[in-house]
Amino acid sequence: MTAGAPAPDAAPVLDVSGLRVEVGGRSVVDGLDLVLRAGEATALVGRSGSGKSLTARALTGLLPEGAERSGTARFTSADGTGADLLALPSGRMRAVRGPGIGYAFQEAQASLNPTVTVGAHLKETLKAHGVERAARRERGLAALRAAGLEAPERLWHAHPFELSGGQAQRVALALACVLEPRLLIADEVTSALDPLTQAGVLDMLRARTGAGGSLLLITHDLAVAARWADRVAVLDGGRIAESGPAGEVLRSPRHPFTQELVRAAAPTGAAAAVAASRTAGGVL
Ligand SMILES: Nc1ncnc2c1ncn2[C@@H]1O[C@H](COP(=O)(O)OP(=O)(O)OP(=O)(O)O)[C@@H](O)[C@H]1O
Repeated sequence: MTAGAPAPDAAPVLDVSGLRVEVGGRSVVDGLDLVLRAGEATALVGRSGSGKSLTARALTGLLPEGAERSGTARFTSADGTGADLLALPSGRMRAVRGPGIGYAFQEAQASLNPTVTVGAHLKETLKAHGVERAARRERGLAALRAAGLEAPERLWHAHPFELSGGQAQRVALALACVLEPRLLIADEVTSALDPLTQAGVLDMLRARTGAGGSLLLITHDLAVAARWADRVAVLDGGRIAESGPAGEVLRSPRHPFTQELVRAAAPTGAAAAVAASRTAGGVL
């Protein structure tokens, strides 16, 4: 599946302006601007430690202790009401997380409570957001299935420590998606999956944008960005170095840092030979 061209006039779901994050007095995000639109998937790429996860955490009110944030992040709900996420009190932010913004963490295992079963995680999330008891199990199982877990009934009573890394990633993703959020932030959610499962999960995430959802895909993998994102934003030193339609940014990067990233991701050896032998390939 190839990402289609983004609609130029799609409504912004999240408009981030001048986001700054400091941890222990050190600036890690330094004036980041980013617009995420309805019906679009945006890939946030950048080298390790460039501030991708802390950006996601700052936007969802989940920064580590001692971290400070500033700027604005205007979020527009499905009913058209808007709020600056960075100014919301924690109780109102909790209500936005789930149905407004789903966040699948990079550290899937650590984001799950080791003493709570997979089913109880899902039921608790649905309960906290007012879903009636009778519907919880079916919705939870459907979310696990959509996240690429076959026979989810078998995993329903499992504890997180009984899951493989890839299963834990998909459970965390199911939890983030179960309330069908308007914006899903998926932080390296397919890094532990085999290529076939990865493609299935990314197709599922991408399909959510067809229903008007917005997707922020945090990834190191430019091939993933090229295939599944409409737009790419490149983070360098806590700032967006370059952003635009995925095909354009990855085919003809303008910023030296993006050029370096694209060069580093170019296939080598056998992979390059296979890529060269194909008549129609990805953008890389
Ligand atoms: N809990 C924390 N306490 C102190 N510093 C932190 C903490 N979490 C992240 N940092 C620092 O903030 C910077 C940005 O980290 P972040 O996790 O956002 O990077 P990233 O781009 O997501 O990296 P990766 O691609 O490796 O996941 C790094 O220098 C990191 O060391």
